[in-house]
Amino acid sequence: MTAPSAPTPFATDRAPAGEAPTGHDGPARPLVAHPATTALAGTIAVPGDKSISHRALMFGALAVGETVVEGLLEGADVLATAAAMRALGARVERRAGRWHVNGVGVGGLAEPEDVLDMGNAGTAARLIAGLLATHPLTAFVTGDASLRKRPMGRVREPLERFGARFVLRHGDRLPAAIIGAENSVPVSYTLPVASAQVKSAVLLAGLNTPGETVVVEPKATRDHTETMLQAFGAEVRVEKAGKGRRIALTGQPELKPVAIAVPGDPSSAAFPAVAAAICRGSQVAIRRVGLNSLRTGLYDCLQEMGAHIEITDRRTEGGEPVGTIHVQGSRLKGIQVPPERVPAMIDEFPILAVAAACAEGETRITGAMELRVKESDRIGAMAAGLRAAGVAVKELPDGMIVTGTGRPPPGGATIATHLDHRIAMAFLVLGLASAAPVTIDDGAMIDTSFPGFAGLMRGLGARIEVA
Ligand SMILES: O=C(O)C1=C[C@@H](OP(=O)(O)O)[C@@H](O)[C@H](O)C1
Ligand SMILES: C=C(OP(=O)(O)O)C(=O)O
Repeated sequence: MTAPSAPTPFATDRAPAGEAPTGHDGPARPLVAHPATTALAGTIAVPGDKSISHRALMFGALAVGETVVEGLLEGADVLATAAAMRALGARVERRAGRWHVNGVGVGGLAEPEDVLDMGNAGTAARLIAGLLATHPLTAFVTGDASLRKRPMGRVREPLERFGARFVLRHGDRLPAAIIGAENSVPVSYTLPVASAQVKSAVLLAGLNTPGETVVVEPKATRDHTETMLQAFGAEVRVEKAGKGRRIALTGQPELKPVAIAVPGDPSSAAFPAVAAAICRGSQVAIRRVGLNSLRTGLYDCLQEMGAHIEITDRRTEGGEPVGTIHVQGSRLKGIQVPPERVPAMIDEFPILAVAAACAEGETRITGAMELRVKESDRIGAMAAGLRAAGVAVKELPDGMIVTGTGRPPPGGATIATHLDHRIAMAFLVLGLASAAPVTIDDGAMIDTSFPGFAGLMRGLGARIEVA
């Protein structure tokens, strides 16, 4: 079922190529995408933003009173956060399509009786580690086969400075035991990697710490933690610092509940957007997509590649810019992705590589080393999959060079997705624009971030079926 992938000289400690997925219950769910014989057309909405959904549940769980969330992403990653917040003492309920969170107040989280299983969700695991680090409790955290391979030392290191203790497996991997500090001390921390998860873990630990917690980020990353905490009533000051930012949080605020309308996820919208751009004659509109400039690097790249993209109905909802993205089938050309844009499109590289495979000329991605420690080694997984589908690709330590011919890639391969939802969706989109169908070994992980993906794409005219 799983296509053998070429060995990579930059291989990390991922499962060996060809190993069956083991990160979800039940058998693998192979899917196949057939070359589009008609243009994709229609107006759609994608599910709610994953980053904002995790935070809405976590901050609601720390507020005093009831937070109501509309448009929450009901994907497996966010449902794992909901379950964890319940296990920590908050009341989290879905009623009439809305999520109601009754919080316990900052400092009020209870010791969970059982292991917190964060499934496939790196964001949930790292942000919750921040919360646990400054509550006087002991908690055990684990995840699926993918999450158990991802580095947790990046949060252990700053969180121990607050006074927390961590026991992790070799290489700072989950499962972890986290013993929260009884009397935490504030921390000033400069991020060694551009990571909104690490920034957020430190700020969340700072919430239940007296005094001022400071995070300096050398490159600006998504700022949902800062803007949402401000909306919940915390004192968070953000200043420019060189090319990045300095964020200072005053600890032990009383968080007040808010009503949250979660915008559509620009990282999910990226898949139908690229599908429209690479399938000739297509006209697709995606409504109410979040357009925070720290998230929209992919759309800048697509425009530079020559994609016809227009944004209408721009407005601000709940502190976040949103709008309708219109994409037309376009002739694309290769580009050089500016490395400084990487944080603003960190999850979009798999689908950018697919756009590059359909473009004419060379697309060069550098400065994206972080892709090697996502749900899979996304550089290795994309390079192997594109090669299997007949696309010329050169793997770099921190990126790749994809060379397209401007004609449909050959396709006709079965792709190993390595428990990675974005690899799975990216290759299904490639199949729509290839000469022969593209099969993925397992589509089950798509539900982590984009439940209903295949159905939504079928509604636009795509042929994506059970293989
Ligand atoms: O903070 C967040 O919500 C996220 C931050 C990013 O991770 P890093 O912080 O590891 O870059 C991103 O890849 C992830 O999907 C969501
Ligand atoms: C990297 C991602 O998520 P996480 O780190 O939360 O698993 C992603 O959704 O692409």
